[in-house]
Amino acid sequence: MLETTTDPNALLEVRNLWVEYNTPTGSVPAVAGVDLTLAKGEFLGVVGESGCGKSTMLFGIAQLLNPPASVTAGEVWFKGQNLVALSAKSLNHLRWRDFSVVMQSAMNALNPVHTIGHQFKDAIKAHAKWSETEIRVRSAEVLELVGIDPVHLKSYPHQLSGGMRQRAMIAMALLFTPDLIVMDEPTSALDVVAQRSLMAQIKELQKQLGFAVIFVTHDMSLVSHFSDRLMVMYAGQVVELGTTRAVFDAPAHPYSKGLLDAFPSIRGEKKRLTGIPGAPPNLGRPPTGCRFHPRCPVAMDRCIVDEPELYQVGAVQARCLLHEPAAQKVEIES
Ligand SMILES: Nc1ncnc2c1ncn2[C@@H]1O[C@H](COP(=O)(O)OP(=O)(O)OP(=O)(O)O)[C@@H](O)[C@H]1O
Repeated sequence: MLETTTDPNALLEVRNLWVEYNTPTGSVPAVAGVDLTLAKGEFLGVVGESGCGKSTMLFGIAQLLNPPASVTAGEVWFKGQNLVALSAKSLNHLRWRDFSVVMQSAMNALNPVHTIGHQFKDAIKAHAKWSETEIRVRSAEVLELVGIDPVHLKSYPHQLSGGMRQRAMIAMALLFTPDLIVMDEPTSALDVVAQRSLMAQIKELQKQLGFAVIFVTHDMSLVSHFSDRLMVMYAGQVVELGTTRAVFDAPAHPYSKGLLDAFPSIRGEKKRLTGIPGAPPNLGRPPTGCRFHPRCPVAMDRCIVDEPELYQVGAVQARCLLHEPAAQKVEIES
């Protein structure tokens, strides 16, 4: 029997996803067993330091990996189909129409020698048989949706500001009003003011059109106001997952706490920014036990040997032995 998704409200179900880079010195598992369920219309922020596997996970979900990276295990169920098992042709059919991807840099994603209108037209023609008028009308419509005057359909990417280029990329992702848009740091090349304004616009569009978003960033404060749920990644694994409010109010994983302490709060009381000493590990040879133990301020002896699972901690899930049910029971009893 064909296995399908288990949650009827889920738009996306990622099960035990592994993505590995095949290198001359061995395999580097950059995504190591990620599980995730995304509801229709939900906004999920994915945070973590550089090199934690956020982009690789996103590309693994969207099936956009290129060698030396490949999905080595797991399933990605999207609207009843396992994307990992689909042919390139079937995937092509889903891309843009059902889910689209907005990359980090529009300058790299957009073709510098074609106008914006030309690129919209190419994207539409690859997926639908629309008349020239339909293409023109829809292209103008999506550009207006992101606050750009449709006269810019005649502009080349270099004639737009950085913020406008990113908006144009988002407009392109909206051409077919997909159910899911995955975004890989779409605001990182912009200044702080442009970042906030683009972020607010993405949120507004999402409310208006109802698509779900997976939004990757290394900036905790950027997602704090916009995402419904937050996934914190460390060394290829999910270390905390919960509503953004719950994670911000009481981070259950020492790594999430460290990330939060590394960012200034605009409204909160003034405090010293402590950050996290050291750097994420080489994923080719991750630390034994808990992968965060060498940098963890509250590591215990057993963190060096015992691998934590994701434990339920109130409203969130955290991969930390402090929250292992058995350990808590011992603490309560002692
Ligand atoms: N071509 C490659 N060969 C081997 N390993 C790679 C390659 N590209 C990436 N990696 C490994 O994958 C890990 C995750 O990279 P990835 O870009 O997904 O992280 P990220 O969290 O998105 O970082 P950033 O915020 O900088 O984009 C890196 O730490 C690195 O070890």
